[in-house]
Amino acid sequence: MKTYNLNENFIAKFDNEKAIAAKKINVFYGTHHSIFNADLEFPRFSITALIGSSGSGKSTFLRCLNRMNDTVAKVDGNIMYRDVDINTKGVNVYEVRKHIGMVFQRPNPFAKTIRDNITFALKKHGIKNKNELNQRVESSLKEAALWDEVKDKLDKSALSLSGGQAQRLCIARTIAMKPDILLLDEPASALDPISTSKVEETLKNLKDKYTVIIVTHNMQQASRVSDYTAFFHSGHVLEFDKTANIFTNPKIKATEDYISGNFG
Ligand SMILES: Nc1ncnc2c1ncn2[C@@H]1O[C@H](COP(=O)(O)OP(=O)(O)OP(=O)(O)O)[C@@H](O)[C@H]1O
Repeated sequence: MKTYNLNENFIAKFDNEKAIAAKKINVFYGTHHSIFNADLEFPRFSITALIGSSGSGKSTFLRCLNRMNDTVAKVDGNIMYRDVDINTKGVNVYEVRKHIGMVFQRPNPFAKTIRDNITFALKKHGIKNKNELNQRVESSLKEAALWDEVKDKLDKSALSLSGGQAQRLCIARTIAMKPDILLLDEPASALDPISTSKVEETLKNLKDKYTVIIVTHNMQQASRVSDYTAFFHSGHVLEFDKTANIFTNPKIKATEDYISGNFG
């Protein structure tokens, strides 16, 4: 394994409005220090890809952004969202997750109808009006590019969907809550190429309304869908820049080696 200077980094700053900013994030799983002083700001209405080799800390970092590590790790540092540090004790994590939703690697629809997958959380949050619920079902399925495929079977089980459709349903379920930010942890890695390209197209359409942050192992996917890319190595954010710069003119040797497959 090559060794790199972990103190060297290149973090570009952009003028765009920020959706969320992580400041000096350190994460500890017990005594294992897994993220070191991560500083990243995510421009609004854009897609940022988190890339890096296995174990570099991408998922751990992503999960900090909506407090998903609370029960498994100690997270130090600030996560600034709308001028509030959401990484503090007094903050209601369920509220945080309404604004900052997450989609996981494996599609995990509930064993309920397609409609109920979307309305379940809405009802829990007090939305009871039928018209409002129907409208949210339709608009979120349209935004997730699934409406045409399921509009005639909304009351069928979600378990009858293909993997790609199920993943788009999980995206619809998340955006039905009207979040600001969507976090996706390798959302297409369990899907075939056609389903993957549908999920990628869906993500590109979503950035008009949402800020999207996606963990991916797939370099082509990062270059196809993202506007910005952050490169993680051994728990350090070594480089953050526009995706075009990362892929054509990386500033750090480790990034260059990783992008070109000349790593490890
Ligand atoms: N629940 C956990 N308990 C203890 N250590 C963990 C836990 N989750 C992750 N780690 C450790 O934290 C480090 C970062 O892991 P993480 O899963 O965030 O990396 P990653 O870049 O997302 O990897 P991959 O691409 O394989 O998913 C690794 O050393 C991993 O072993």
